[in-house]
Amino acid sequence: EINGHSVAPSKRIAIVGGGLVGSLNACFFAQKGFHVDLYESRADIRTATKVAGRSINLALSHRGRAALRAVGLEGHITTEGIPMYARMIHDLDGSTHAVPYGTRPDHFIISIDRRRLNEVMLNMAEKFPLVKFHFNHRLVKCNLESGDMTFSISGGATVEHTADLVIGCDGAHSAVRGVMEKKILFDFKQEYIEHGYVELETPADKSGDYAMAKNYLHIWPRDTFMLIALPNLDRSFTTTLFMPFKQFDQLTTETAVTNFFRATFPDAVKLIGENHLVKSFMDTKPSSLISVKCKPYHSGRAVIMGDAAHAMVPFYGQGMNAGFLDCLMFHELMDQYNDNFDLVLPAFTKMMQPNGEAIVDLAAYNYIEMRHLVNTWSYYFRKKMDNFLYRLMPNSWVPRYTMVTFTLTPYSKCIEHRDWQDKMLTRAAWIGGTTIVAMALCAVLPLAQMEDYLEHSTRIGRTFSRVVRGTKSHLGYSQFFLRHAWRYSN
Ligand SMILES: Cc1cc2nc3c(=O)[nH]c(=O)nc-3n(C[C@H](O)[C@H](O)[C@H](O)COP(=O)(O)OP(=O)(O)OC[C@H]3O[C@@H](n4cnc5c(N)ncnc54)[C@H](O)[C@@H]3O)c2cc1C
Ligand SMILES: Cc1cnn(-c2ccc(OCc3ccccc3)c(C(=O)O)c2)c1-c1ccc(Cl)c(F)c1
Repeated sequence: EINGHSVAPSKRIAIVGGGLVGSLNACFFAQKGFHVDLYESRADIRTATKVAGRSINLALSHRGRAALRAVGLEGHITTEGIPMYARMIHDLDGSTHAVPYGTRPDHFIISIDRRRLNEVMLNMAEKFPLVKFHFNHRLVKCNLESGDMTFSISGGATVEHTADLVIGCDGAHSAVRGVMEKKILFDFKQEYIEHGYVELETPADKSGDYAMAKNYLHIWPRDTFMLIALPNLDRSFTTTLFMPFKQFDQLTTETAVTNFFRATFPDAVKLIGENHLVKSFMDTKPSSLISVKCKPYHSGRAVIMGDAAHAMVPFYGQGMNAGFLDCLMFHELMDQYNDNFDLVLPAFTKMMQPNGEAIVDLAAYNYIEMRHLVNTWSYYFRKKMDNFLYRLMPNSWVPRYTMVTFTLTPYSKCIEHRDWQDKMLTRAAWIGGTTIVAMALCAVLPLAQMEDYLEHSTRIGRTFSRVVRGTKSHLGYSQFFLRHAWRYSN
């Protein structure tokens, strides 16, 4: 009996990867009384001086919060998370426009410190006597059927371990998934995007206060370049620049960097401080961004979760949230199937693989939308319209971002909703467009000529549809353009 839970038979769980998802999984399994061995290739981040990380803080939203709540970490979120009630859009002239994230009181996202969250979860799991951490252990081999694993440890030596269940939480370049990829019927796809990112810091101002409004997700949408800033507890902002690598490659001198930022993000230059900006920019190599989709998520007695199963580009702020949701759903299935791994693993793939694939696609779609069709004005207009329609028809027009971020609607349903919304917008655009043309013609043409016009236009219409049929792909593009142009242009 441990903490009111009946102690599971001495089933040994191996968690490969002690990042955000691995450490949350350790909490779940520990609380159920399992034997847990967590293997992490890096050193213990709790004692390391500097941790090379991907993003210093992250946006936590409903899906991730539900998982943290399930292991009793809601308190951590409340004390250490910083709510962001709206996006603050920064214009080129330095003016800012806020658009609230939602009409509901709980519609806000939370800026959370990655390292602190990781440490808190490791500390929570380590309290359990049956949990053991093995840092500086990199998985190099794994037999998915027997659960036998080989780890390389410092000094080039290797050690062997075995487990009843192997959980691959080892990130986008997962070694566990690497073994699965050799199996027949295992599908795998990865894609690097042309954008990279660097993280800068916007320090507190001279009075020691936040340099910008605190409870906002600050966004500088500049078509192909995007800058965002999320608040930290030390009153700084972690400021991330997303930009194509080919542009990074052109910014090789301090002058080029200064000129670029002055031209593109003039207000940010003042807030970050020009010297600090140039120095940290020149000292940082841009990191890459990758999407990974695969199927199934299990093989033999191994299962993968988090970025190992569905790494996505960060343009939805959902990667960690999706990985945390994997943990929550896996443990709900464990309860449902009474810890029978032979039933839980296939059920996990069946339930979560379509959703993992959907959020990877949704994030990629956002990347395209935000890159191609977004500057300050169109971003602002799009968000104002989303909120207006949502208030008007709360049950039918739920903005995609709201559905993904503030509900537990399966990601696969959010993608269906996206296609429906896009269809409605396209139809509305055609109706809106033709109505405006007809009204304009009525205003300038006497009625008699209108009949001629209609006669001609049907003939023109027939010709046009013949031409259109011949250039289907052209229509596809123009529809895409129309769909988006209508949203942002009129
Ligand atoms: C710029 C950026 C911004 C982001 N912003 C957000 C955001 O706002 N909100 C959000 O929800 N998500 C965000 N994400 C995504 C989020 O960071 C990831 O989804 C999340 O970190 C995935 O956690 P994970 O534990 O699955 O993988 P990881 O965090 O990658 O952890 C994997 C762990 O496994 C270890 N490991 C790797 N290989 C091995 C091996 N062979 N043996 C042993 N250990 C191994 C690694 O050292 C690491 O500790 C962002 C990502 C980026 C890059
Ligand atoms: C870290 C985090 C948490 N959420 N979001 C996020 C993502 C997308 C959004 O809109 C998509 C859209 C805007 C305009 C037009 C179409 C789609 C919004 C929003 O609604 O403001 C917020 C991010 C984020 C991450 C990276 C970049 Cl580059 C970025 F800008 C924001």
